[in-house]
Amino acid sequence: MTSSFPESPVAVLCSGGDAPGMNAFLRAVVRLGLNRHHVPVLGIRDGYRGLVRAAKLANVDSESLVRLKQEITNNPGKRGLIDSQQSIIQMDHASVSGIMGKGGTILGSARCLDFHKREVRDSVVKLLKDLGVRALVVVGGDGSLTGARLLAEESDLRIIGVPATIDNDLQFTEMALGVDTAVHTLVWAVDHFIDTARSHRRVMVLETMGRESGDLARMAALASGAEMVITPEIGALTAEKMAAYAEEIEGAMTRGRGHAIVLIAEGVKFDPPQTRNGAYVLRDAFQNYFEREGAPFQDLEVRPSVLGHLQRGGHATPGDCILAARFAEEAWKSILNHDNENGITALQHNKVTIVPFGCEDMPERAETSSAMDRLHDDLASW
Ligand SMILES: Nc1ncnc2c1ncn2[C@@H]1O[C@H](COP(=O)(O)OP(=O)(O)OP(=O)(O)O)[C@@H](O)[C@H]1O
Ligand SMILES: O=P(O)(O)OC[C@H]1O[C@](O)(CO)[C@@H](O)[C@@H]1O
Repeated sequence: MTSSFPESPVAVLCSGGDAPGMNAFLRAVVRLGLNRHHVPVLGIRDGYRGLVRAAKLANVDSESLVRLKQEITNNPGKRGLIDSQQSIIQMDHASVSGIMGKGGTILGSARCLDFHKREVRDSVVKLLKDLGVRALVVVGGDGSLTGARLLAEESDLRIIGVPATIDNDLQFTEMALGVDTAVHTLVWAVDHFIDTARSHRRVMVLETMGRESGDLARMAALASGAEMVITPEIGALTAEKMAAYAEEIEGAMTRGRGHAIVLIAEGVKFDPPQTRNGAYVLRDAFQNYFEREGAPFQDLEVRPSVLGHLQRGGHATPGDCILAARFAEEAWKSILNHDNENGITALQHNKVTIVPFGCEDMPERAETSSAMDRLHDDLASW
Protein backbone atom coordinates (compact mmCIF):
# COMPACT_ATOMS: atom_id res chain seq x y z
CA MET A 1 0.00 0.00 0.00
CA THR A 2 1.54 3.28 -1.05
CA SER A 3 -0.94 5.84 0.31
CA SER A 4 0.34 8.09 3.08
CA PHE A 5 -1.26 9.00 6.38
CA PRO A 6 -3.93 11.72 5.95
CA GLU A 7 -2.78 15.24 6.69
CA SER A 8 -4.52 17.23 9.46
CA PRO A 9 -7.57 15.01 9.63
CA VAL A 10 -10.69 15.64 11.67
CA ALA A 11 -11.56 12.77 14.03
CA VAL A 12 -15.11 11.84 15.01
CA LEU A 13 -16.49 9.48 17.65
CA CYS A 14 -19.87 8.52 19.10
CA SER A 15 -20.09 8.11 22.88
CA GLY A 16 -22.62 7.19 25.57
CA GLY A 17 -25.94 5.55 24.68
CA ASP A 18 -26.37 5.29 20.92
CA ALA A 19 -29.02 7.52 19.40
CA PRO A 20 -30.78 7.33 16.03
CA GLY A 21 -29.32 10.06 13.86
CA MET A 22 -25.71 9.28 14.81
CA ASN A 23 -25.19 7.52 11.47
CA ALA A 24 -26.82 10.37 9.57
CA PHE A 25 -24.39 12.70 11.34
CA LEU A 26 -21.38 10.49 10.49
CA ARG A 27 -22.43 10.40 6.85
CA ALA A 28 -22.85 14.17 6.77
CA VAL A 29 -19.61 14.98 8.58
CA VAL A 30 -17.60 12.66 6.32
CA ARG A 31 -19.25 13.75 3.08
CA LEU A 32 -18.92 17.46 3.92
CA GLY A 33 -15.29 16.87 4.83
CA LEU A 34 -14.50 15.08 1.58
CA ASN A 35 -16.79 16.89 -0.86
CA ARG A 36 -16.97 20.43 0.43
CA HIS A 37 -13.89 21.05 2.56
CA HIS A 38 -11.43 18.47 1.19
CA VAL A 39 -10.37 17.46 4.68
CA PRO A 40 -9.93 13.77 5.57
CA VAL A 41 -11.98 12.31 8.42
CA LEU A 42 -10.94 9.58 10.85
CA GLY A 43 -13.69 7.58 12.53
CA ILE A 44 -12.93 6.42 16.07
CA ARG A 45 -14.52 3.12 17.02
CA ASP A 46 -16.33 2.67 20.37
CA GLY A 47 -16.17 6.26 21.57
CA TYR A 48 -13.55 7.24 24.14
CA ARG A 49 -12.82 3.55 24.71
CA GLY A 50 -11.47 3.28 21.15
CA LEU A 51 -9.27 6.33 21.64
CA VAL A 52 -7.93 4.98 24.93
CA ARG A 53 -7.25 1.59 23.31
CA ALA A 54 -5.41 3.21 20.40
CA ALA A 55 -3.43 5.47 22.75
CA LYS A 56 -2.27 2.43 24.76
CA LEU A 57 -0.99 0.79 21.57
CA ALA A 58 0.55 3.88 19.99
CA ASN A 59 2.09 5.62 22.97
CA VAL A 60 4.61 2.85 23.64
CA ASP A 61 7.36 4.16 21.31
CA SER A 62 7.77 5.85 17.93
CA GLU A 63 7.53 2.52 16.11
CA SER A 64 4.20 1.70 17.67
CA LEU A 65 2.87 5.01 16.41
CA VAL A 66 4.14 4.23 12.93
CA ARG A 67 2.40 0.83 13.09
CA LEU A 68 -0.89 2.46 14.07
CA LYS A 69 -0.61 4.95 11.21
CA GLN A 70 0.12 2.10 8.83
CA GLU A 71 -2.93 0.18 10.00
CA ILE A 72 -5.07 3.26 9.37
CA THR A 73 -3.69 3.91 5.87
CA ASN A 74 -3.65 0.23 4.89
CA ASN A 75 -7.24 -0.50 5.93
CA PRO A 76 -9.37 2.53 5.08
CA GLY A 77 -13.16 2.69 4.81
CA LYS A 78 -15.23 -0.48 4.93
CA ARG A 79 -12.11 -2.66 5.27
CA GLY A 80 -11.21 -0.91 8.51
CA LEU A 81 -14.81 -0.95 9.71
CA ILE A 82 -15.11 -4.72 9.25
CA ASP A 83 -12.11 -5.39 11.50
CA SER A 84 -13.52 -4.87 14.98
CA GLN A 85 -9.98 -4.67 16.42
CA GLN A 86 -9.14 -1.54 14.40
CA SER A 87 -9.88 1.48 16.57
CA ILE A 88 -9.26 4.25 14.03
CA ILE A 89 -10.55 4.16 10.48
CA GLN A 90 -9.98 6.58 7.66
CA MET A 91 -13.49 7.22 6.39
CA ASP A 92 -14.21 7.34 2.66
CA HIS A 93 -17.34 7.91 0.57
CA ALA A 94 -18.30 4.24 0.49
CA SER A 95 -17.91 3.76 4.23
CA VAL A 96 -20.88 6.05 4.88
CA SER A 97 -22.95 4.92 1.93
CA GLY A 98 -26.45 3.66 2.71
CA ILE A 99 -26.28 4.40 6.44
CA MET A 100 -28.31 7.62 6.64
CA GLY A 101 -31.37 6.39 8.54
CA LYS A 102 -29.91 3.24 10.04
CA GLY A 103 -30.24 3.10 13.82
CA GLY A 104 -27.17 2.70 16.02
CA THR A 105 -23.79 3.86 14.82
CA ILE A 106 -21.42 2.20 12.38
CA LEU A 107 -18.51 3.35 14.56
CA GLY A 108 -19.97 1.82 17.70
CA SER A 109 -20.46 3.67 20.96
CA ALA A 110 -19.41 2.95 24.52
CA ARG A 111 -19.25 4.15 28.09
CA CYS A 112 -15.63 4.32 29.20
CA LEU A 113 -14.97 4.73 32.93
CA ASP A 114 -11.22 5.15 32.35
CA PHE A 115 -11.87 8.45 30.62
CA HIS A 116 -12.67 10.00 34.00
CA LYS A 117 -8.95 9.76 34.80
CA ARG A 118 -6.81 12.76 33.89
CA GLU A 119 -3.80 10.65 32.92
CA VAL A 120 -5.93 8.63 30.52
CA ARG A 121 -7.26 11.78 28.87
CA ASP A 122 -3.67 13.06 28.64
CA SER A 123 -2.66 9.91 26.79
CA VAL A 124 -5.50 10.49 24.34
CA VAL A 125 -4.44 14.11 23.80
CA LYS A 126 -0.91 12.89 23.04
CA LEU A 127 -2.23 10.37 20.53
CA LEU A 128 -4.44 12.92 18.75
CA LYS A 129 -1.51 15.33 18.49
CA ASP A 130 0.82 12.61 17.24
CA LEU A 131 -1.71 11.83 14.53
CA GLY A 132 -1.89 15.51 13.59
CA VAL A 133 -5.64 15.64 14.28
CA ARG A 134 -6.91 19.19 13.72
CA ALA A 135 -10.19 18.70 15.58
CA LEU A 136 -12.07 16.01 17.47
CA VAL A 137 -15.85 15.83 17.09
CA VAL A 138 -17.62 14.11 20.00
CA VAL A 139 -21.19 12.98 19.38
CA GLY A 140 -23.07 12.05 22.54
CA GLY A 141 -25.01 13.02 25.61
CA ASP A 142 -24.30 14.96 28.76
CA GLY A 143 -21.46 12.78 30.05
CA SER A 144 -19.75 12.53 26.65
CA LEU A 145 -19.87 16.29 26.29
CA THR A 146 -18.42 16.69 29.79
CA GLY A 147 -15.52 14.49 28.70
CA ALA A 148 -15.17 16.66 25.56
CA ARG A 149 -15.18 19.84 27.66
CA LEU A 150 -12.41 18.46 29.86
CA LEU A 151 -10.31 17.60 26.78
CA ALA A 152 -10.84 21.15 25.53
CA GLU A 153 -9.86 22.65 28.89
CA GLU A 154 -6.83 20.44 29.39
CA SER A 155 -5.28 20.80 25.92
CA ASP A 156 -5.07 23.12 22.95
CA LEU A 157 -6.92 20.63 20.73
CA ARG A 158 -9.98 21.83 18.84
CA ILE A 159 -12.98 19.99 20.28
CA ILE A 160 -16.51 20.17 18.94
CA GLY A 161 -19.44 18.49 20.69
CA VAL A 162 -22.64 17.32 19.04
CA PRO A 163 -25.68 16.56 21.24
CA ALA A 164 -27.05 13.07 20.65
CA THR A 165 -29.17 11.35 23.30
CA ILE A 166 -32.75 10.17 23.31
CA ASP A 167 -33.12 11.67 26.82
CA ASN A 168 -33.26 15.28 25.55
CA ASP A 169 -31.70 16.27 28.87
CA LEU A 170 -29.27 18.84 27.42
CA GLN A 171 -30.75 22.18 28.38
CA PHE A 172 -28.78 24.29 25.89
CA THR A 173 -30.42 22.77 22.82
CA GLU A 174 -34.07 22.41 21.95
CA MET A 175 -33.41 18.97 20.51
CA ALA A 176 -30.61 16.42 20.59
CA LEU A 177 -30.15 13.81 17.87
CA GLY A 178 -32.30 10.75 18.49
CA VAL A 179 -35.13 12.38 20.42
CA ASP A 180 -37.49 12.74 17.46
CA THR A 181 -37.00 9.08 16.50
CA ALA A 182 -37.40 7.82 20.07
CA VAL A 183 -40.66 9.79 20.43
CA HIS A 184 -41.81 8.30 17.14
CA THR A 185 -41.00 4.79 18.41
CA LEU A 186 -42.89 5.46 21.65
CA VAL A 187 -45.96 6.62 19.75
CA TRP A 188 -45.80 3.40 17.75
CA ALA A 189 -45.47 1.40 21.00
CA VAL A 190 -48.36 3.22 22.70
CA ASP A 191 -50.56 2.53 19.65
CA HIS A 192 -49.87 -1.18 20.06
CA PHE A 193 -50.53 -1.12 23.80
CA ILE A 194 -53.81 0.75 23.25
CA ASP A 195 -55.11 -2.12 21.09
CA THR A 196 -54.67 -4.69 23.82
CA ALA A 197 -55.56 -2.28 26.67
CA ARG A 198 -58.88 -1.54 24.97
CA SER A 199 -59.64 -5.21 24.30
CA HIS A 200 -59.07 -6.20 27.93
CA ARG A 201 -60.19 -2.94 29.55
CA ARG A 202 -56.87 -2.64 31.30
CA VAL A 203 -54.55 0.00 32.61
CA MET A 204 -51.13 -0.20 30.96
CA VAL A 205 -48.20 1.33 32.79
CA LEU A 206 -45.34 1.88 30.33
CA GLU A 207 -41.90 2.90 31.48
CA THR A 208 -39.92 5.06 29.10
CA MET A 209 -36.18 5.75 29.18
CA GLY A 210 -34.81 9.15 30.12
CA ARG A 211 -32.54 8.70 33.12
CA GLU A 212 -33.01 12.02 35.01
CA SER A 213 -35.26 13.78 32.52
CA GLY A 214 -38.96 13.41 31.73
CA ASP A 215 -38.82 15.05 28.32
CA LEU A 216 -38.99 11.85 26.31
CA ALA A 217 -42.02 10.64 28.27
CA ARG A 218 -43.88 13.96 28.07
CA MET A 219 -43.24 14.39 24.36
CA ALA A 220 -44.40 10.83 23.74
CA ALA A 221 -47.52 11.42 25.84
CA LEU A 222 -48.36 14.57 23.93
CA ALA A 223 -47.82 12.87 20.58
CA SER A 224 -49.58 9.60 21.39
CA GLY A 225 -52.50 10.79 23.49
CA ALA A 226 -51.50 8.57 26.44
CA GLU A 227 -53.89 9.50 29.24
CA MET A 228 -51.33 10.08 31.96
CA VAL A 229 -47.65 10.91 32.15
CA ILE A 230 -45.47 10.88 35.25
CA THR A 231 -42.04 12.52 35.07
CA PRO A 232 -39.18 13.04 37.57
CA GLU A 233 -39.74 16.80 37.56
CA ILE A 234 -42.84 16.42 39.79
CA GLY A 235 -40.72 15.11 42.68
CA ALA A 236 -40.64 11.77 44.46
CA LEU A 237 -43.80 9.65 44.30
CA THR A 238 -45.27 8.87 47.71
CA ALA A 239 -48.00 6.31 48.40
CA GLU A 240 -50.47 9.23 48.61
CA LYS A 241 -49.48 10.61 45.22
CA MET A 242 -49.79 7.18 43.63
CA ALA A 243 -53.24 6.76 45.21
CA ALA A 244 -54.24 10.15 43.79
CA TYR A 245 -53.23 8.99 40.29
CA ALA A 246 -55.19 5.77 40.77
CA GLU A 247 -58.19 7.78 41.94
CA GLU A 248 -57.99 9.86 38.77
CA ILE A 249 -58.05 6.71 36.65
CA GLU A 250 -60.94 5.28 38.64
CA GLY A 251 -62.83 8.53 38.15
CA ALA A 252 -62.37 8.24 34.38
CA MET A 253 -63.61 4.64 34.48
CA THR A 254 -66.71 5.84 36.37
CA ARG A 255 -67.38 8.26 33.50
CA GLY A 256 -67.30 5.33 31.06
CA ARG A 257 -63.65 5.14 30.09
CA GLY A 258 -62.57 1.55 29.47
CA HIS A 259 -58.77 1.63 29.52
CA ALA A 260 -55.83 3.88 30.27
CA ILE A 261 -52.24 4.27 29.14
CA VAL A 262 -49.89 5.67 31.78
CA LEU A 263 -46.35 6.66 30.82
CA ILE A 264 -43.79 6.81 33.61
CA ALA A 265 -40.24 8.04 32.98
CA GLU A 266 -37.48 5.77 34.29
CA GLY A 267 -36.02 8.67 36.28
CA VAL A 268 -39.07 9.00 38.55
CA LYS A 269 -38.02 8.62 42.19
CA PHE A 270 -40.09 7.18 45.02
CA ASP A 271 -40.45 8.07 48.66
CA PRO A 272 -39.47 5.75 50.27
CA PRO A 273 -36.92 4.79 47.58
CA GLN A 274 -37.56 1.65 45.54
CA THR A 275 -35.17 -0.74 43.86
CA ARG A 276 -37.67 -2.07 41.31
CA ASN A 277 -38.56 -0.36 38.03
CA GLY A 278 -41.12 2.40 38.46
CA ALA A 279 -43.62 0.62 36.20
CA TYR A 280 -43.80 -2.30 38.65
CA VAL A 281 -44.02 -0.10 41.73
CA LEU A 282 -46.85 1.86 40.15
CA ARG A 283 -48.60 -1.32 39.01
CA ASP A 284 -48.71 -2.61 42.58
CA ALA A 285 -49.90 0.72 43.99
CA PHE A 286 -52.63 1.02 41.35
CA GLN A 287 -53.73 -2.60 41.66
CA ASN A 288 -53.99 -2.34 45.45
CA TYR A 289 -56.04 0.82 45.10
CA PHE A 290 -58.45 -0.67 42.53
CA GLU A 291 -58.93 -3.83 44.64
CA ARG A 292 -59.59 -2.06 47.94
CA GLU A 293 -62.74 -3.03 49.75
CA GLY A 294 -65.90 -1.58 48.24
CA ALA A 295 -64.04 -0.18 45.19
CA PRO A 296 -66.16 0.15 42.05
CA PHE A 297 -63.71 -1.52 39.61
CA GLN A 298 -62.16 -4.38 41.52
CA ASP A 299 -61.63 -6.35 38.28
CA LEU A 300 -59.62 -3.58 36.69
CA GLU A 301 -56.23 -5.06 35.85
CA VAL A 302 -52.96 -3.21 35.59
CA ARG A 303 -50.11 -4.44 33.38
CA PRO A 304 -46.61 -2.96 33.51
CA SER A 305 -44.04 -2.88 30.68
CA VAL A 306 -40.52 -1.53 30.70
CA LEU A 307 -39.92 -0.42 27.12
CA GLY A 308 -36.14 -0.33 27.51
CA HIS A 309 -33.64 -0.30 24.68
CA LEU A 310 -36.35 -0.67 22.05
CA GLN A 311 -36.46 3.12 22.25
CA ARG A 312 -32.87 3.52 21.17
CA GLY A 313 -33.12 1.54 17.93
CA GLY A 314 -34.87 1.88 14.62
CA HIS A 315 -34.71 3.97 11.49
CA ALA A 316 -33.99 7.63 12.22
CA THR A 317 -36.84 9.97 11.35
CA PRO A 318 -36.41 12.60 8.62
CA GLY A 319 -36.35 15.17 11.45
CA ASP A 320 -33.30 13.52 13.02
CA CYS A 321 -31.56 13.04 9.64
CA ILE A 322 -32.04 16.70 8.77
CA LEU A 323 -30.87 17.88 12.20
CA ALA A 324 -27.81 15.62 11.84
CA ALA A 325 -26.90 17.23 8.53
CA ARG A 326 -27.38 20.71 9.99
CA PHE A 327 -25.25 19.89 13.05
CA ALA A 328 -22.54 18.48 10.77
CA GLU A 329 -22.49 21.64 8.68
CA GLU A 330 -22.22 23.80 11.80
CA ALA A 331 -19.48 21.60 13.23
CA TRP A 332 -17.43 22.07 10.06
CA LYS A 333 -18.00 25.83 10.11
CA SER A 334 -16.63 25.93 13.62
CA ILE A 335 -13.67 23.64 12.88
CA LEU A 336 -12.59 25.75 9.92
CA ASN A 337 -13.11 29.08 11.62
CA HIS A 338 -9.80 29.65 13.38
CA ASP A 339 -11.13 32.50 15.54
CA ASN A 340 -13.86 30.32 16.88
CA GLU A 341 -13.77 28.79 20.33
CA ASN A 342 -14.43 25.14 20.97
CA GLY A 343 -18.10 24.46 21.44
CA ILE A 344 -21.18 22.34 20.94
CA THR A 345 -23.67 22.47 18.11
CA ALA A 346 -27.14 23.36 19.35
CA LEU A 347 -30.63 24.03 18.12
CA GLN A 348 -31.80 27.33 19.61
CA HIS A 349 -34.97 29.06 18.47
CA ASN A 350 -34.99 26.57 15.61
CA LYS A 351 -31.60 27.77 14.35
CA VAL A 352 -28.46 25.67 14.45
CA THR A 353 -25.61 27.42 16.20
CA ILE A 354 -22.47 26.74 18.29
CA VAL A 355 -22.54 27.32 22.04
CA PRO A 356 -19.52 27.26 24.36
CA PHE A 357 -18.87 24.24 26.59
CA GLY A 358 -20.46 24.80 29.99
CA CYS A 359 -22.86 27.44 28.64
CA GLU A 360 -26.02 28.47 30.46
CA ASP A 361 -29.21 26.46 30.11
CA MET A 362 -31.85 27.93 27.82
CA PRO A 363 -34.54 29.16 30.24
CA GLU A 364 -37.09 28.33 27.55
CA ARG A 365 -36.30 24.63 27.87
CA ALA A 366 -37.82 24.28 31.34
CA GLU A 367 -40.72 26.52 30.31
CA THR A 368 -41.37 24.35 27.26
CA SER A 369 -41.43 21.24 29.44
CA SER A 370 -43.99 22.69 31.85
CA ALA A 371 -46.01 24.08 28.94
CA MET A 372 -46.08 20.58 27.44
CA ASP A 373 -47.30 19.17 30.77
CA ARG A 374 -50.12 21.73 30.93
CA LEU A 375 -51.03 21.10 27.31
CA HIS A 376 -51.13 17.36 27.89
CA ASP A 377 -53.36 17.80 30.95
CA ASP A 378 -55.80 19.96 29.00
CA LEU A 379 -55.87 17.65 26.00
CA ALA A 380 -56.45 14.49 28.03
CA SER A 381 -60.14 15.01 28.73
CA TRP A 382 -61.02 11.65 30.14
N1 LIG B 1 -17.06 13.69 34.19
C1 LIG B 1 -16.53 13.02 33.15
N2 LIG B 1 -15.20 13.10 32.90
C2 LIG B 1 -14.66 12.45 31.86
N3 LIG B 1 -15.37 11.67 31.00
C3 LIG B 1 -16.67 11.55 31.22
C4 LIG B 1 -17.33 12.21 32.29
N4 LIG B 1 -18.64 11.90 32.26
C5 LIG B 1 -18.78 11.05 31.22
N5 LIG B 1 -17.62 10.85 30.57
C6 LIG B 1 -17.34 9.98 29.43
O1 LIG B 1 -18.45 9.95 28.57
C7 LIG B 1 -18.98 8.62 28.51
C8 LIG B 1 -20.46 8.65 28.30
O2 LIG B 1 -21.07 9.30 29.39
P1 LIG B 1 -22.51 8.85 29.90
O3 LIG B 1 -22.47 7.39 30.20
O4 LIG B 1 -22.91 9.76 30.97
O5 LIG B 1 -23.43 8.97 28.62
P2 LIG B 1 -23.96 10.28 27.89
O6 LIG B 1 -22.91 10.84 27.03
O7 LIG B 1 -24.57 11.18 28.92
O8 LIG B 1 -25.03 9.67 26.92
P3 LIG B 1 -26.52 9.19 27.26
O9 LIG B 1 -27.35 10.42 27.43
O10 LIG B 1 -26.89 8.43 26.07
O11 LIG B 1 -26.43 8.36 28.50
C9 LIG B 1 -18.53 7.99 29.81
O12 LIG B 1 -18.53 6.59 29.76
C10 LIG B 1 -17.13 8.56 29.93
O13 LIG B 1 -16.26 7.89 29.06
O1 LIG C 1 -27.62 1.37 27.43
P1 LIG C 1 -27.38 1.52 28.90
O2 LIG C 1 -25.95 1.64 29.21
O3 LIG C 1 -28.12 0.46 29.65
O4 LIG C 1 -27.99 2.90 29.35
C1 LIG C 1 -29.35 3.18 29.54
C2 LIG C 1 -29.50 4.66 29.68
O5 LIG C 1 -29.12 5.27 28.47
C3 LIG C 1 -30.18 6.08 27.98
O6 LIG C 1 -30.91 5.30 27.08
C4 LIG C 1 -29.64 7.28 27.28
O7 LIG C 1 -29.04 8.11 28.21
C5 LIG C 1 -31.00 6.40 29.23
O8 LIG C 1 -32.31 6.78 28.90
C6 LIG C 1 -30.87 5.11 29.98
O9 LIG C 1 -31.02 5.35 31.36
